[in-house]
Amino acid sequence: MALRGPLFRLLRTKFRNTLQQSRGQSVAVLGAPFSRGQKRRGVEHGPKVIRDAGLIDRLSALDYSVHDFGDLTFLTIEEDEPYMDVRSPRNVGAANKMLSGAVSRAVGAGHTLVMLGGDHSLAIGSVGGHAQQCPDLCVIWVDAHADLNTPMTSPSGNLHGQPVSFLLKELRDKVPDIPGLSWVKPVLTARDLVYIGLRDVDPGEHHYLKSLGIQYFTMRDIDRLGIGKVMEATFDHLLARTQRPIHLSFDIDAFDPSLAPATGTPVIGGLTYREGIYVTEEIHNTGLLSVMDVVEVNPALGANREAVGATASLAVDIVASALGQTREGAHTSMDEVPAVKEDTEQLRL
Ligand SMILES: NC(=[NH2+])NCCC[C@H](N)C(=O)O
Ligand SMILES: [Mn+2]
Ligand SMILES: [Mn+2]
Repeated sequence: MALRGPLFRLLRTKFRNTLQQSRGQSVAVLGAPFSRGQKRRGVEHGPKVIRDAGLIDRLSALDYSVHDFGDLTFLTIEEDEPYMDVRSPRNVGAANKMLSGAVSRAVGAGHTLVMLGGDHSLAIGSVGGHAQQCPDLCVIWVDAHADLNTPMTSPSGNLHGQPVSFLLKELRDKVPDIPGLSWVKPVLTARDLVYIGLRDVDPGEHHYLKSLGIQYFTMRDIDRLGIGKVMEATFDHLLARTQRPIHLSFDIDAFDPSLAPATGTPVIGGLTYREGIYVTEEIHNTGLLSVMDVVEVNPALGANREAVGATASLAVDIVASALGQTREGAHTSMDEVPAVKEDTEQLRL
């Protein structure tokens, strides 16, 4: 008799969690302080505020060996005229080239990598570098936006609204050669990608979502199905045939702006805290997370210090949860239990 059903799934999940924790995996953290994929300055300070909100300690507490690679240093290219309305193409191209090399090296060295942005144009380099090591990867894109405009369909000229068009093989002929970006090779097919959280999709993006048959779950789908079914369908779509590395590209604006106010393109009606954490918990439970981007945290845009702190803490929470922090609690070894008990007893005495 084949073991199936909820009990099997529960056991499998627990077994995997135990395995992963006991292996003492290593997590690498890499900051990418870059903002030229959009017009609002400040998002380049994302890595700093996310670190200041306690990221490294939280990951160390999860029993990982944490390697903080610090922040990349992006040199500004002064002469960078827009090309067909696309802004800062040479700076975006150069930053992503550097990022893609760094991501590839970190993954190649065996780390699970957390990339802290920066704006979402960085996914070009992050997914591209990841794919150099893991050509069979799949992408879960959690975002209010599809970031699927081509330079021709973009209403804003901002490259943070376009990275997916540069990554998709099916759009190769729709994306013109742009100065600074001609080195980018598409690494994904439409089948390798699932969107979660969409609620602000431009007409050109909607056209490509439909015509390429991309699997996506809007906020309406989450309302209708519940986040549990959405995650099941996501994994069915991406992993039913083969287990393969997951690239999670998490734009903080997927969350409702009441939870993540410090971001450049907030859209009302987003993920609740519990939905967002459920997404990352489920991704952890697959045991397949390989690279995670956390992008679009912009401390210059919070109304006050609390708003910025809340957004940065939320970013830390989703990273911790994607890497195995659970709401049910966990223990790594039985030796730790008596130690805690002794302390309590001493206190009582
Ligand atoms: N990564 C983001 N926050 N992207 C917002 C994109 C907004 C809009 N769709 C555009 O292309 O300009
Ligand atoms: Mn977005
Ligand atoms: Mn985005």
